[in-house]
Amino acid sequence: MSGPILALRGVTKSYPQGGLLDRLLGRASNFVALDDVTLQIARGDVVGIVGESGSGKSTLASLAVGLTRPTTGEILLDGEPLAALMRDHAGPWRRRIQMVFQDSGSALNPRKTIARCLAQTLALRGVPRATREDESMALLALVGLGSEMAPRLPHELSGGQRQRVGLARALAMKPDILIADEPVSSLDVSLQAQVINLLSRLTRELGLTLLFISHDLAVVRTLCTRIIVMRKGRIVEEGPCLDVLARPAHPYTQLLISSVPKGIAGRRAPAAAAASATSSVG
Ligand SMILES: Nc1ncnc2c1ncn2[C@@H]1O[C@H](COP(=O)(O)OP(=O)(O)OP(=O)(O)O)[C@@H](O)[C@H]1O
Repeated sequence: MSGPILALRGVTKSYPQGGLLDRLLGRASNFVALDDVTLQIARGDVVGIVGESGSGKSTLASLAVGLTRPTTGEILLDGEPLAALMRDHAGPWRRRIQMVFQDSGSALNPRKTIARCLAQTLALRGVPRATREDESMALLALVGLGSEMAPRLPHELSGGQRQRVGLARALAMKPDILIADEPVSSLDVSLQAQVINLLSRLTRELGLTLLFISHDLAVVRTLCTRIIVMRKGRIVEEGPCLDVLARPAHPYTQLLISSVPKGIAGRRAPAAAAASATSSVG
């Protein structure tokens, strides 16, 4: 298919503010978290979404993944309205867009082994029981973890290993689009490096479309081909990542870049630099 894999058309998300009393007294108002956003993501794009805290990055992600619905506007997955696709709760759209969070590892069931957790996800995708174990091992290998992790419980893994299991679980659904919301911000620099390198490798090898939400412009510069800059629920600038970071047109992008210590032009993410020295993956 040649059109955008994901498109937002005039998407606004507002949340009611104030309590019942405010509403009864007609004083309630709406807070606009995402304001008339139009956006197209091409298949295979690796898009960094940046912006200050509260600018609407996670709201955009949760709309795209179907966790929340837009107040107005339309989201299209391969040209089909997500709202229509979502009527089929178990439909393939669920599989096609997966999300990893800041601490996806903490979402793992503490009482289930890694093998069991992956097997359950594979079952959701309809993988026959007989091949689930092999596929679980292949997924662990894909994210740079050995089969010795399989019988362990989540608390028996490091934070970085858990985050990679979270990623393996998302990949178990064979998604077309992966949305990563601050996936490395809870990890130390060398673990960040491993997960960033892993994401970089996976997008290349699996042809994944990646939306990568981050506060770290250096990491975005290292990983992403496109960048979207958000402020107060709006996209203020977008374009090829290196171009935008080298020649930001919008004053807000200029401000974001100038607020990074020593500037980021020409600098690789510390994570990527550390990875060259330490990485076992990527
Ligand atoms: N369920 C909700 N109800 C009310 N307001 C919300 C809700 N979810 C988000 N918001 C508000 O919408 C705005 C955008 O939030 P969002 O989480 O998308 O920002 P963000 O750019 O991801 O921020 P951060 O970088 O801090 O994660 C914020 O002001 C937030 O308080």
